[in-house]
Amino acid sequence: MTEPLILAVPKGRILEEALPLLAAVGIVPEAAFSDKNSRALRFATNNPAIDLIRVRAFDVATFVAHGAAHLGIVGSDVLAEFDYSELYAPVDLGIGHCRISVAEPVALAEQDDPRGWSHVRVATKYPHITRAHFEARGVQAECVKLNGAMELAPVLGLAPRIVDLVSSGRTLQENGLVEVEVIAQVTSRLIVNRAAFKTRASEVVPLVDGFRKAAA
Ligand SMILES: Nc1ncnc2c1ncn2[C@@H]1O[C@H](COP(=O)(O)OP(=O)(O)OP(=O)(O)O)[C@@H](O)[C@H]1O
Ligand SMILES: O=P(O)(O)OC[C@H]1O[C@H](OP(=O)(O)OP(=O)(O)O)[C@H](O)[C@@H]1O
Repeated sequence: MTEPLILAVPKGRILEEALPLLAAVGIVPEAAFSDKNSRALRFATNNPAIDLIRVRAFDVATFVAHGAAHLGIVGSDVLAEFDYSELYAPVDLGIGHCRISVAEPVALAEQDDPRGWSHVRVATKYPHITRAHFEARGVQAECVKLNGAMELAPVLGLAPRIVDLVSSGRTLQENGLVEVEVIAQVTSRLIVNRAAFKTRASEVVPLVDGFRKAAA
């Protein structure tokens, strides 16, 4: 029997929005998937031809790019940060809406002129996106890599500016920061390993079509 297709889903906030989409394409994970006490990471579904794995958002792209998972659901922020050529992202799922932005303390923003920047020091989980954004207009970005709580960096003197995801703007506001530039809008995408798209086309293509219809 052919091995099941493996679909990688992120653990965090995208998961809640992704579950109804999975149900709409006919994928319902086994009960252990929603059991907070379960330590399992791979799950069967109602479809014996599809298994789910639950991993960190950034790792979804890595599993799928290397062919360890065949498909995945991931934010376009993660795709832009890695720029994996082995990934095909055929469907915008219309979930996980946010944006990736440059922010700085209110007091700095009041007397700051972004046109005058030649070098910036930035705390971020996204060094590649950050450097590319600033390089495009001739500004050199020195990045301090963090994995969360970027908003603490300016007040504690780690870096005067941050590049992070913004949705409601509440996290920035509660930490005395303001958004000064939007780098890109973000939504979650269905991703497919390019080799799997060819070698398992008879299973993958109908699934991609199902997600396209469910997201429309
Ligand atoms: N505030 C937000 N609103 C909407 N979508 C968001 C928001 N923050 C993050 N996302 C989306 O969810 C994805 C995962 O977010 P995030 O990295 O914050 O989750 P996490 O659970 O903290 O991840 P991890 O613990 O693996 O680092 C992001 O890549 C992005 O696409
Ligand atoms: O504009 P807002 O609606 O406040 O959302 C923005 C926050 O959401 C994300 O963090 P998340 O809540 O996923 O926490 P973490 O990445 O720090 O775990 C992001 O890193 C911001 O901190």
